[in-house]
Amino acid sequence: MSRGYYAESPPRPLGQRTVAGITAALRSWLEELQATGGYRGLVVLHSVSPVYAGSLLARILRDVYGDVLCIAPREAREPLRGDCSRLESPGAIDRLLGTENSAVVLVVPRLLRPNLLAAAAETVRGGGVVALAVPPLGEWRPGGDESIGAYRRYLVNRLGAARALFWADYDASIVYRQALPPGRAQAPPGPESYRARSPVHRRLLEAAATLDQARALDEIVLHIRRRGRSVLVTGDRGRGKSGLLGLVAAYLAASHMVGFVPVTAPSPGSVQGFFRVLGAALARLGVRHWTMERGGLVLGVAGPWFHFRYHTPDRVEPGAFTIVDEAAALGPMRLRRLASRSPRLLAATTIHGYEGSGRVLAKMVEAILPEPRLVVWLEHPVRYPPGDPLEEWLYETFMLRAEAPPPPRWPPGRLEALELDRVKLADDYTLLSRVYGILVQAHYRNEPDDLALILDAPHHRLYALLADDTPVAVVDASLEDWDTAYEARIMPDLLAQASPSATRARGLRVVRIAVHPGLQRRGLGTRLLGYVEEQARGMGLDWLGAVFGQPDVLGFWRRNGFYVVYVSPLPSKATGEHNIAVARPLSGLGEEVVLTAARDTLRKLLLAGHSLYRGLTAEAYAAVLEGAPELAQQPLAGLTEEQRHRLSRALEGQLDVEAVLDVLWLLLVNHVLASGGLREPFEEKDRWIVAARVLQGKTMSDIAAGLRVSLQEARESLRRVLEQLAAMQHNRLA
Ligand SMILES: CC(=O)SCCNC(=O)CCNC(=O)[C@H](O)C(C)(C)COP(=O)(O)OP(=O)(O)OC[C@H]1O[C@@H](n2cnc3c(N)ncnc32)[C@H](O)[C@@H]1OP(=O)(O)O
Ligand SMILES: Nc1ncnc2c1ncn2[C@@H]1O[C@H](COP(=O)(O)OP(=O)(O)OP(=O)(O)O)[C@@H](O)[C@H]1O
Repeated sequence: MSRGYYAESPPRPLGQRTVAGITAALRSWLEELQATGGYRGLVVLHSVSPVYAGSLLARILRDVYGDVLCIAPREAREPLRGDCSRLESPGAIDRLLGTENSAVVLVVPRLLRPNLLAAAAETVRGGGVVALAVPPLGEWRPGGDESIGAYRRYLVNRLGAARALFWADYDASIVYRQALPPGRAQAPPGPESYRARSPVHRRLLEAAATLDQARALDEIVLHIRRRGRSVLVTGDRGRGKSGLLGLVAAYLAASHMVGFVPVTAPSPGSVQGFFRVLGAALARLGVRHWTMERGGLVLGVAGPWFHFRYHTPDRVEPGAFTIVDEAAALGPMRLRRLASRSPRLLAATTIHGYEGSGRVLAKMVEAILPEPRLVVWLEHPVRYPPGDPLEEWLYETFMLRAEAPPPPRWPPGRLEALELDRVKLADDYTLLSRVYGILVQAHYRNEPDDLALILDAPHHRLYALLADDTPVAVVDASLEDWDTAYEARIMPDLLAQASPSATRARGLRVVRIAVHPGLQRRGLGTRLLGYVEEQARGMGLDWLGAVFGQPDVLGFWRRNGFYVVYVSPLPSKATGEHNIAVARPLSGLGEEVVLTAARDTLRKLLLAGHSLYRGLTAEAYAAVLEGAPELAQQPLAGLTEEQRHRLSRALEGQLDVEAVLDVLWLLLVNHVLASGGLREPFEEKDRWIVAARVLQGKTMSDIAAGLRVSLQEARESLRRVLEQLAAMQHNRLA
């Protein structure tokens, strides 16, 4: 929802005070904030010395709250040491996410990463504040020295919309803005009055933090007792989802329903809340238990007959019950594997949150969990009241609830592609939220940093297709060449693996492309991509490229003339998917670079299918092998006399196909090399099966289970392909 934001620079000061007046004003604002009964707020203090401002803020906040966590870069930490109850570096935020603080001071002399701000706020309990110590407004560059200034402009606009804010310049003694929400915060209803339908222990029910959590616990216990296979707990961050899993785990342990229970999540930090609540609930129920810790983190809770133990997602082996926190962050591949092998699964996932989430992802998680499945939604935040102004500001500012807007009237009167002016976009919240709402679907994981990057990164460009002025398709793209900073340079390095000329080539990488979900498959993506290509040609670039994880969109890129130029042998830690890079040449040099890389990739995919690319699903592997006639190249040596003999016996039915897999391998590899890819005339399913068995070396039983076909069907596929390849070879020789 957009509120009364206003165009930037400079905000009208509320008034000039003395330096002492600023601190007094801040103290009385903090008092008023506390009097709201639990709302949290934001403090922004500008100063030529952010370190000095940070230490001042730390002293005031420590005075008011008793504790304050300071987060500051290395060079700023020493002067702050005496003023903070805890001092950490910005890199430690992941570790801090499980902690609770009354106040957090962020000293940010340069880049203000939205992820850091959002995560810091996540650790603040009701009534507390996040305070930023930053340079004077005129010099403030939260997007970094290279930024185009759009993110700064946007932030300043958004500060104008914050409902609980103290914003001042300490040196100039100016208060820019001071705001507090009217009325008192209402605590969410507690579990006391809830009447359970399941046989859940009363004491356990009363360990719930909110009525919501108690109700969900009751529903889950009922579901489990009725032999439900999976449970998904969803909601925004800080709703007590992990805590609820802890309560359910305590129920399972206390009822002697479990022995060894594997617990997984992207990092051990994410399950601290789970273990904390589990331990507290077991204590409440009088169940003897102990905890296993390493490096200050709890990694397990065990008792005489049960053991809940954390494992990293790549190591976890399913148990009779498996617990998965932050399930979406495991990625679809890993989650699917886990779900198919776990008799019963308890999972939680954030719908909108700070470290990569979104509705697309939550839907994906839901679809993967086996039936009978129960989905419960937790509405109320645990640590602060509903309607908290700091949470609202963060969610609105970093568009954490971004969703595609309602689609415009169709067909539209006018359809126009253009490059968006990002500085202007910073002043137009409605347009920006529509653009972003479309764009977030191109990616499973969206985080606050993404918005800043799209708005502000100097090498990014933003394109949109407008239907009667409403965005219906969006592209975020990044200019890349050999001079691009290493961290931001992706395609040039991938292309240069095979093609030395890639160091001379310049291109545009489509970081994300998305079409309004209600308007896909009508040519809009193709049309906008065409416009982006025109722009890239206009800039004299050599290639247009993209890198992505979902192999199912490969069809779109192929239809638009893109070649696969790289496939990552390692799955992404975050999603378990293998990144695929595609490119389309735009110049003579581009043609040389892209086709060289594409031919080499095809050969590598074929010859290292059983080693580097064995981890790809059969479907994904066959999809990247599809190639194009232009990629045809020199085949390997032909069959020996003996191989030919075996082949003819196999074709006569006297030998099993497994006895001629080496022959099938050679025929297949030579066919793919000579024709530039694995396509027709083979049926799609035959391609998956033959690629997985012959090139990736997977077992027939793994293939049958993965593709949901019978062993018989898989064997018939192999035989069919063998016959087709032998016939093709025969025709060539004849
Ligand atoms: C770098 C990245 O961002 S990769 C991620 C891409 N984005 C997403 O996955 C977000 C969700 N999807 C979308 O936004 C859109 O569907 C896009 C961008 C993938 C494609 O745009 P659309 O307008 O839907 O596609 P368009 O109509 O132009 O498709 C042209 C052809 O490409 C192929 N194609 C399009 N989408 C797909 C797909 N998801 N899978 C396979 N083939 C596809 C089809 O052959 C299609 O022709 P057809 O509809 O006649 O069969
Ligand atoms: N029943 C409970 N009793 C005590 N504390 C709880 C309970 N449930 C949750 N909490 C605490 O409230 C805070 C937020 O809860 P939790 O971490 O479960 O939320 P979440 O919805 O899983 O959010 P996130 O997505 O941030 O993990 C945590 O500090 C957690 O320990």
